[in-house]
This record gives sequence, C-alpha cells and structure tokens, in this order.
Amino acid sequence: MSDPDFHDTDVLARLRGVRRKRGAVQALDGVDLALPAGRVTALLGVNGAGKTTAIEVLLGLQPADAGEATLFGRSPFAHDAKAQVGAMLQQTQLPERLTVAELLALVRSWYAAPRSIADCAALAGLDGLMTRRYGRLSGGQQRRVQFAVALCGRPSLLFLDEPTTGLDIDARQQVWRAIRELVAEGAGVLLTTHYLEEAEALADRVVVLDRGRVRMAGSVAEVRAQVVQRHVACDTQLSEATIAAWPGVTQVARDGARVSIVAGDADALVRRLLAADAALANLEVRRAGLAEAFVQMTTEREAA
Ligand SMILES: Nc1ncnc2c1ncn2[C@@H]1O[C@H](COP(=O)(O)OP(=O)(O)OP(=O)(O)O)[C@@H](O)[C@H]1O
Repeated sequence: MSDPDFHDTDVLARLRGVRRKRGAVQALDGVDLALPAGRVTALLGVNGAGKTTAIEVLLGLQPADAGEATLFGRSPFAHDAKAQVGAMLQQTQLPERLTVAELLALVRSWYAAPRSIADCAALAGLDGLMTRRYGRLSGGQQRRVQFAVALCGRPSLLFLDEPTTGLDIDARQQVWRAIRELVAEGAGVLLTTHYLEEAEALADRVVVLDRGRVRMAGSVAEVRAQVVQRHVACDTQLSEATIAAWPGVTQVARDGARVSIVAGDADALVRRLLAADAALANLEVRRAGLAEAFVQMTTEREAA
C-alpha cells in the first residue's frame, strides 16, 4: 500500500519508489511518502522497519539507491533545501561545553529568520536550563535542548525521530503542545515514535513501515478501522474459561468483578454475555486503538 498523492503544492518533501540497502538489509524497498505542510505525519514501525533510513534519505544524509527523494522540490543534497528544515535525530552531537543559551545563539546565527531565544526556550520548556552547560544536563534535558535546536531556525519542515523518548510526562506534554503550535503556524512535521498514544494524539496521517515497505497509510481513524477487534468490559460472575471458549474471543482478563474481553464480533459477544448472565452490569464496548491496530499488523506479519 502506498501513500496517496497530495497536491504537489502542499507537499514539502517526498519519497517516490525509494530503495536503499544498508549492509545486507533492504532497509527501504520501494517507499512512497509525501509530507504535506501544516500536518503531522507519523512514521511507525517496529525496530529496524526503516524509519530512520527514510528520514536520512529525505535529509540528504544518505542517498537513495533507486527511486526519487525530493525536499522542497529539489534534491535533498541541495544546500538551499536544507535551510528550511529542522531535525531532531536519535543520535545528536552538540558542543558539550556551551551553555544552552550560547548553543541556541550559535544555531540561530545559521538561519535567516530564526525564532527568538525566549520563544525557543518557551516552546521546548527550557526554563531554568539556559545558563547550564549542555554536557552537564540529564538525558531528558538534553533531548529538550535538541528539540529547541531543531525548531529555532523556524523550519517549514521538522523531522522528529523519537523526540519524546526518555522524557517525563510534563516534558512530553510540552513537546506535544509545541508540535501543535508549529503545525498551526503551517509547518509540516514527520514524527517517528514507539509511543502509539503519541501518534494517536498528534498525527493527521499515519504511515506504517514494515521491513522497508509501506504497509498502511491513512488517518488514525482509517488505520484503526483496519482492526476488527473490539474491547468489551463488564462486571460479571461468568468465569474467564467460559468466556474464552466462545467463538471469536481472543483475550479475557479479570480484575475483581470486572472482566475485559477482546473479540472479533462485539455484537454477538454482547448478546451471549447478556443471555448467560442476567446480573451482568456496567457493560462497555470500545473500538481498538492505534496500539492494537499496530500490534495486529505486526502479529499478522510474524504469522505470515
Ligand atoms: N549502518 C548500517 N549497516 C547495516 N545495516 C544497517 C545500518 N543502518 C541500519 N541498518 C539496518 O537497516 C534496517 C533499517 O534500519 P533503521 O535504523 O532505518 O530502522 P528504524 O525503523 O529506524 O528502527 P528503530 O525503531 O530501531 O530506530 C535495519 O534492519 C538495520 O539493521
């Protein structure tokens, strides 16, 4: 399945049929991907699926072996294309002896119309860190500084490779707020994350990579709709073994009086529950989330 075409005017960067081999591995195997302005595209996939390779090809950090990569309509290797891009990669080296304020001043000097240092600090939540040396910060604090560095040139397109890994809840929510603000200003964002609730909260489009191929692309709702499983929960005295033996039931778990069930056909399950237990209470049915969709896709792949 490939990423559908957007109007070319909206697309800031694109991969078309890109193939890239890393060592013996076909890291990208004919990937189509379009990154539009004013939207968050979440690139998801298990470890080794090819997410970082896709980002590096789009950034001109490695070439495509075949197919085409464009950044603002030009080659990703063109210097003027990179000037409109901000990137927070997994491996980032910044000068350790500079203070955060010095670091941001340095990075701002590379851009034509950078954000103010105060704006960068507010967006990335750097209160109290500005006079600290970068090398002395904790891992999570360094990650926040890396986020500030990525956005300080006022980029039209932002690449965020697992930006919130290692961040505490407050810092993660700060990054989410900042991403929403940048997108509201019109920036395009490519986000990779292993936190599926993060993709669910932020992404307009989700692209699932699997062994270098686009396995699925669409809105969060479209990806979730691929999953037929439903969650049913209720208070019942019926035993787990009884429910587990019913057709279509894939998981049963009990917590006190409450039983949580995952099943393919929620309607049939609910009818059966009500028929079997007249005292059944607090019935709840919900659609599977992005996390379950992702697990189902990955499990199908392993089973294939
Ligand atoms: N320098 C390299 N030499 C050989 N193989 C590599 C190299 N870099 C990446 N690969 C392989 O290419 C494939 C894709 O790697 P990539 O880093 O793009 O995956 P990813 O989806 O970003 O994974 P993760 O979620 O772990 O960051 C993997 O199988 C990886 O082992």
